[in-house]
Amino acid sequence: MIRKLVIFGVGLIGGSLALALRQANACQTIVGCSRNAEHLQKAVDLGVIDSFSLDPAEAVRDADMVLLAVPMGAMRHLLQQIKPVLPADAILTDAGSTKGSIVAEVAQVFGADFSRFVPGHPIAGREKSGVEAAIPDLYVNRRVILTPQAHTDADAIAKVEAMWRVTGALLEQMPVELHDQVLAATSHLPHVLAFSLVDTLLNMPQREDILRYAAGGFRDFTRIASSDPVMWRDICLTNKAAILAVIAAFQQNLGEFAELIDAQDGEALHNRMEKAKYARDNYVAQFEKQEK
Ligand SMILES: NC(=O)C1=CN([C@@H]2O[C@H](COP(=O)(O)OP(=O)(O)OC[C@H]3O[C@@H](n4cnc5c(N)ncnc54)[C@H](O)[C@@H]3O)[C@@H](O)[C@H]2O)C=CC1
Ligand SMILES: O=C(O)C(=O)Cc1ccc(O)cc1
Repeated sequence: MIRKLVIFGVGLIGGSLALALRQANACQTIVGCSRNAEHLQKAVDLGVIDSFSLDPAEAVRDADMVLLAVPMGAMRHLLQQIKPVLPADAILTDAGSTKGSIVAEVAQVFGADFSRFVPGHPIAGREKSGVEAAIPDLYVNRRVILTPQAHTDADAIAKVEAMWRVTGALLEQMPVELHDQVLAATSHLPHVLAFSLVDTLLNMPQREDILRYAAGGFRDFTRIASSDPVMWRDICLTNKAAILAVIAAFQQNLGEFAELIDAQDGEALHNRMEKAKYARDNYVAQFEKQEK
């Protein structure tokens, strides 16, 4: 049982965790903290948090668990505000989409041997943001990856794992670098591509006709281009090397598709598409098995 959980950034991710914990009675008090009193009051009205404070020092007093669920670019400033007031026995964790930058920022602000920080990332979400989008079952059967370091306190890891387990999530651990490479490929690249595709079409002279006659495939492919631009800007900026590496691989592959089309090489095109379809069908079948 968590005594007092403080959530910095009560949006989709922080709000959904709060709802799941409240539903399971796994937390005595949940306090929200950010800069926007209106959003926080809404979170209270929706029954997501018990109370809120705009003052980080007041919020974290007596806390035993503190979760950072703000855009990646806002993490450092928050860490600096929390540092002087975090109770010595409290656990600090986060839900950010990239792990290398927050791990480096915690080391800079709290010291390289700070053992009470457990980096985390729920691989669950949607293109909608804000507390209104929060739902209690967002994490059911979804992976939560923790990327602890050698010096991370085992007891702190166990408590963060227990917190996420209450939500129905499946816990895994992974090295920071591997996390950022894997997520660059499976999550960050697709989002960049969706934003880039819509941006490309917007710059075409026939854009109105293009959008008017777009079919379901366009809608499926670009759903994630409706995601929050602040969040995705920050993910791109904080996972630069890994994202650039997968963009380069993708550019190479797209160039090969262009060459095959130019050369009218139907057989090679078909082979590549068949291989990709097989892999994608298998992925979806696995995913659907997990859902059951
Ligand atoms: N949306 C998604 O599908 C997923 C997001 N994440 C990560 O979780 C974190 C939160 O994302 P969401 O909940 O989707 O965002 P959100 O926009 O729904 O919520 C973010 C919250 O942070 C607050 N906030 C923004 N800037 C702030 C600042 N400078 N200081 C204090 N509070 C601030 C906002 O008021 C809002 O309550 C991000 O780091 C994101 O990368 C992780 C997994 C999935
Ligand atoms: O909207 C979707 O399908 C997503 O892919 C959500 C998502 C966004 C960011 C993450 O770090 C993890 C999951």
